[in-house]
Amino acid sequence: MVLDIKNIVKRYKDVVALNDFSLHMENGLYGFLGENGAGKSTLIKILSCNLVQDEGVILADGKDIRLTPEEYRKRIGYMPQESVGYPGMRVQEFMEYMAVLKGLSLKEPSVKEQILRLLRQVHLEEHMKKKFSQLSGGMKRRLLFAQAVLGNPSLLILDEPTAGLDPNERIAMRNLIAKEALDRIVILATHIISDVECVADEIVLMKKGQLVGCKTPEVWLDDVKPYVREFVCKPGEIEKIQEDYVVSNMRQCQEGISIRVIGEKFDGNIFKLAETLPTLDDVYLYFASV
Ligand SMILES: Nc1ncnc2c1ncn2[C@@H]1O[C@H](COP(=O)(O)OP(=O)(O)OP(=O)(O)O)[C@@H](O)[C@H]1O
Repeated sequence: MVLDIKNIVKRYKDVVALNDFSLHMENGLYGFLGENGAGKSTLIKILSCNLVQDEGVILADGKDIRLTPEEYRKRIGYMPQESVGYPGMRVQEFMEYMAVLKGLSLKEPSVKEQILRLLRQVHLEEHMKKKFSQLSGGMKRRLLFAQAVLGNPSLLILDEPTAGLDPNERIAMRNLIAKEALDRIVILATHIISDVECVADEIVLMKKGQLVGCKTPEVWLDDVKPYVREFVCKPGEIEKIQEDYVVSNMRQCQEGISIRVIGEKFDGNIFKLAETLPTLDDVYLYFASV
């Protein structure tokens, strides 16, 4: 799929959640990052047909999604941020129900096979008879991921897929996402930078309803290289450093405190500022601070 988001504006009364947001996407995994209120959820709700924009247009393979909503809906898979499901519904029933909602026929052996294959893939095969309310948080997230992938959508929208998962579950989810990212657009919105760092082809940075940029992780890292320094200071110097710079990390070391800072100007050089390799955390903090 080729998705063109063009000049989207969305207001909630006097709050402008999306302000002339445009983005062109082709097959690949896009990690969406942005601080609270940046507009990620609003964009995802619009892309998943749960909200309508006030201005602008979204074209899926050149067609306005508002003019052909049924056709578009059949091509998307959506995993919501909240682990919502029918408490009394069993795992297999839930998948069958979602298949029907997606217009798939349960009479087709290939649909039943797909459900089984997906449940196997997310390690829920042995829990097919369990009710939604009996699943752990991680199981619920995996089931919601499986229903999103059902029907082989061209656009897969994942809103905070790893929210609330322990590190093992998070890594498992990340691997599932990476596996399903071929030959489609995957939108992955999250606050967990390491999740996108591992799997995203492109990172989309949003701020105050606008696009800061859409670039590969390598290009983002290169962009902020001039603004990141790491050096060792004394405990008494920390307060002054915090006044002048955004501190991205601090840790004790033998010589004192190793501190990582982000800033525009390093001309005083009183602390023997040293260049260092940036991380995506630095990218995020730099663009949040300017
Ligand atoms: N239903 C609503 N009514 C009024 N304002 C809203 C509503 N939903 C979102 N907003 C506002 O719109 C802006 C964008 O919110 P949105 O939830 O899209 O951001 P976000 O990037 O997803 O944030 P978070 O990371 O906290 O989920 C914020 O200022 C938010 O307060």
